Order: sequence, then structure tokens, then C-alpha cells
Amino acid sequence: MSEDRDDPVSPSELVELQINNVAHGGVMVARLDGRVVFVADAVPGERVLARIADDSKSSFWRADTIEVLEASPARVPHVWPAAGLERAPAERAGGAEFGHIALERQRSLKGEVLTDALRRMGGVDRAVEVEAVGADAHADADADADADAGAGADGAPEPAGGRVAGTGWRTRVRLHVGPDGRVGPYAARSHQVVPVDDLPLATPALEQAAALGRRVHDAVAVELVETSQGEVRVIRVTEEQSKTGGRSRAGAKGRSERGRGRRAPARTGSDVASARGAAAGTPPNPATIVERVGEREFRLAENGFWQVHRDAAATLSDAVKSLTREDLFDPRAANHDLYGGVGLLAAAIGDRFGPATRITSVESDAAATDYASGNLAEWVGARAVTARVDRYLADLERQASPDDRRRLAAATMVIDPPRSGAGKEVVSSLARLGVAQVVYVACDPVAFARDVGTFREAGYELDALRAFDLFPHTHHVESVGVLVRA
Ligand SMILES: C[S@@+](CC[C@H](N)C(=O)[O-])C[C@H]1O[C@@H](n2cnc3c(N)ncnc32)[C@H](O)[C@@H]1O
Repeated sequence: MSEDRDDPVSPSELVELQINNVAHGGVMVARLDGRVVFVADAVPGERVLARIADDSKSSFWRADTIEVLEASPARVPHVWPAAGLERAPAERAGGAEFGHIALERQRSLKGEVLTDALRRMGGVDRAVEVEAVGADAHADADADADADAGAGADGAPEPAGGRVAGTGWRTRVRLHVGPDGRVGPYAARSHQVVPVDDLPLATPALEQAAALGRRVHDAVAVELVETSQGEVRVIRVTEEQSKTGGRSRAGAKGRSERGRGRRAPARTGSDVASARGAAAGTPPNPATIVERVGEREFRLAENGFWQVHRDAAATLSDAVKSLTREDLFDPRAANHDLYGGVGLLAAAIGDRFGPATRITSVESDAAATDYASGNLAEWVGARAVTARVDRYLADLERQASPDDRRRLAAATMVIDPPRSGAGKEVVSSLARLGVAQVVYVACDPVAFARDVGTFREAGYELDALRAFDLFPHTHHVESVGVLVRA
């Protein structure tokens, strides 16, 4: 069948599609009778046989690749066979939707998505290159050196030590428990648990700790965590904890095993010493883990937010340090780390600009704020506040004295919102306060581009911008952009 047809296509039907380009969300774009079809597991330039999976929307349909008729030169054997074309679409493991594409091409596709979103939604014309990080960056450099030396590198880096490029980076993994007790990931675009034999994106220690193939009957999910120090935690999440979000004040929401199957004692709110207290020598909370970034240690809840790629915390800290404009930075201003977590980026600013730096971390999770106050204890001008950023900024706008307003207008605001972005309300508040610069750490290119557009309408412009491949073999990309008053 072809895309030029007169008779209507019924769902589940096989259609032949020419893949034109990449869309946001890890799918590619084709056209069928003029209608946009988002196609999974394809590569731009390919011709594929695909099955229509969703025709419920009038403006676009969704389809899954069943067979590749004309392959792109960038197509490679899937890095995770459980997610590859060999399985029926409903059985393909989710979370590695670019795993069939050569890493370099994955990065250029992510760059295209960011560049396109910035142009269409942000009104910014800038080609963005997505940078490899950690071992993958070194592998690329080695391949370039080989090519320069005439060693005939073919563009597919061969990292040392037998490691497959773009694997072994995930230090946080959430697996789910199926009705038969089997533990596994969800299938792509569904909540069906599928069996897998391996977890190539996870660190080797987590892959081993996952004990794939076992059955679990007292939990609905299993969270796996490996710290930068190599400590592994396996946390079982019960149905009740999963429904309520389950976070105690410690941020803990499940039963945890440490190292080789040792189980942490049950916790209550009274177990929770403030992180400042813990730093001062009170007994450590068993739900606390330690992450190290360079010389600095951060304490946090074992299932609290932490950057997922093993090199992400260092990469983003370095980017925030290097991209923050020194000429616009005033250590005495009302500087902030919004959506601050346990203080990672506030510490980066403190490290760059010195002990007198004033900075307030604002975070909605009270447990994370407790840890942030301890992690930032060495800066006399640092504090951590539990609040929703939108409400916090609205209060600031309402209550700020003329002196506060001057300190806010001179301020640097680091913002690292969740995937949905900061949004119009927060961006407009920052613009009305007239802050000197916003260092925006973004995990969603479209939400970021939309917010850049709102900043531009409010009189800011996009200054430096870098993007990092902190989620190889997935469609995700992390950017750090600086917005300054135009
Ligand atoms: C992407 S994480 C960044 C954390 C921190 N910057 C880091 O790199 O470790 C976003 C954080 O924002 C918090 N958060 C989400 N929505 C929020 C809101 N409306 N107000 C304040 N914090 C929020 C989450 O709990 C999470 O800790």
C-alpha cells in the first residue's frame, strides 16, 4: 500500500510510509493522504511498513514501524533487543526509543528538535549542537583522533573496555510489577509490563540488582538507585504508597534494601533529623544517600530527585558555572535557585562566586529542602525554602520592599523546572521583577522554547545556550540557556 490512496485507512492496517523528519517525543513524521502520522521506531529518510496504532485524532495519527523497506544509513541494530522491531509493537520495551539510530545521528536529531522548537515557539533562529558527555564524549574524541591519524574511523565510535556507546549511564531506574508478579519496564506508550533480559541503559550494578526474571508480590514498582559512591538501593513501592505519592517527610516512599539485600528499618516522621542536624553528627537517616560531585557531597533521600545520568550532576553544575554571566552577577543580590532540589545548582553558583554569595533555593518537596539547607550550610548567605515557585514569586511581587526590589532586579535566577517547564506565570513574574539574568536548565526542548518565547515577549533575549546528550538512546535532551534583558 502507498501513502497516495483514495480509500480510507482503517486502524491496525499496514501502510507504507516515507519518513520525512523528526518530531518532539521520540517519533518521526510521515504523511498519509495529507494527514500527519507520527511513526515510532523509524529514522528520517526511511521507507517503512507501519501499522496505524491510533486514529482517534482528526489532526494526526500514530503508527508503529513493522518492517523497514528502505533503511537509513543511520539505522543500527537496536541497543536493547527488547525494544527492537523483532518484537510486536505492544511488547517493545519503552525508554530507548532512539536505540535503533547511530548515536551521532540521535544527537543531530535532538539538535533539530531543539532548533526547530526555538525557531517556531521561541522566535530564535539558532542551530544547536547537542554535545556528548562523559565516556561518550571521550569516545567521540578518540574516534576523531583516529580519523585524523588516518585510522579509517567510520563514524561509529568504538569505546574502550568493550562498553557499548551510550549505555550504562542510568543511575535511577523504575521498574513495574505485572499482574503475574513479574518485574519489568512498561512497554512503549503503555502501562503494560513487558519481560526483559537486560537493562543496557542502566549502570551494570543496577542491572544486576534488578534481578530480572524474579517475581514480586508485595509491591507495584521497584526503584533502583546507584549513588556516585557505588552504593545500590532497591526500594519496593507498595500500591498504597504509589497511589498517595507516598512521600514521608523523609521523601521516602517504599521499603528499601541496601547493598546485598539488607533491609532498612521502617521509618517514621520522627526518624527524620534535619539534614543540618545530620551534618552536625546526629545518627544518619537510613533513607539518606550521599552523592558526590567533584569535591562536594550532597545528602538526599534515597528516592528523592537526583539527575539520572551518572555524569549529569557534574555536567549541569559545570554548565551553570560557566554560562552564568559574571558581568551580570552580584553576590549581594537576591539570587535564587528555583526548583532547587537538594541544592545542586545553588552550590554551583556558590562555588563559582565565593563564600559571600547570597542565594535562596526554592523547592516544593519539604524533605528535599531539609537536605538542601544541610548541603548549603557552608554558605552563610544561602538558605532553602519549601514553596511552590509560582506562589513564592507571587508573594515576592506582592511583599517586596523597594530595597528588596533593587536586590531582585540585580539577581541571577537559576531555574530547573520539571518537564512541563516554568510556564507563563513564573516567567512573567521573573520578567516583572526585572531580574538581571535567568540561567534556565531545561529537560524539555518544547517547554523551554515556549518559555523562551514568553521571556522574549517580556523584554529578554536568549544569550548563551548549550545542549547535552544526558539521555543517550532516548529522545530526551538537556539544555542550559541564559536569558538576559534585551
Ligand atoms: C528537574 S528537578 C531539579 C532539581 C535540582 N535543580 C537538581 O538539579 O538536582 C525539579 C525540582 O523541582 C521540584 N518542583 C517541581 N514542581 C515545583 C514547583 N511548582 N515549585 C517548586 N519546586 C517544584 C521537584 O520536586 C524537583 O526537585
